[in-house]
Amino acid sequence: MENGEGLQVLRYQKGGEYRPHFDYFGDSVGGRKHLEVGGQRVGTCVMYLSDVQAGGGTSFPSVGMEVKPKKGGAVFFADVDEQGDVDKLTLHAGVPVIAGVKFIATKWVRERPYRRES
Ligand SMILES: O=C(O)CCC(=O)C(=O)O
Ligand SMILES: [Fe+2]
Repeated sequence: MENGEGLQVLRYQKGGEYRPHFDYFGDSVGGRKHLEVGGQRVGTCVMYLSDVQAGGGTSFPSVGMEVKPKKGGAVFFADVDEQGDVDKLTLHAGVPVIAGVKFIATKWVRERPYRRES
């Protein structure tokens, strides 16, 4: 995947969750540092590596949507709009796992390559 960050793998057990957040970088000191290197995060792909017995969806509260985790499934969304501006509708969360274990792998796509060629 072009300009992809390294894959981030997460494992949630019962009660595990990811509070509502944006994946794009904000205008903080830390955010600006990230932006300098590879530009904005323009896309997010969450791949579900396990089925979850209950709970554990990925919710998008601003648009009233929730994706149910299904092994082998994935959800992709653009973190910016057509103008390249951050899209606040991408607020999302990993809702608490009620039963079972949730495994995901997340890939973020950046505007530019951000690793130096060595
Ligand atoms: O756990 C989820 O469903 C969402 C994960 C997520 O938002 C992320 O990895 O950035
Ligand atoms: Fe996220």
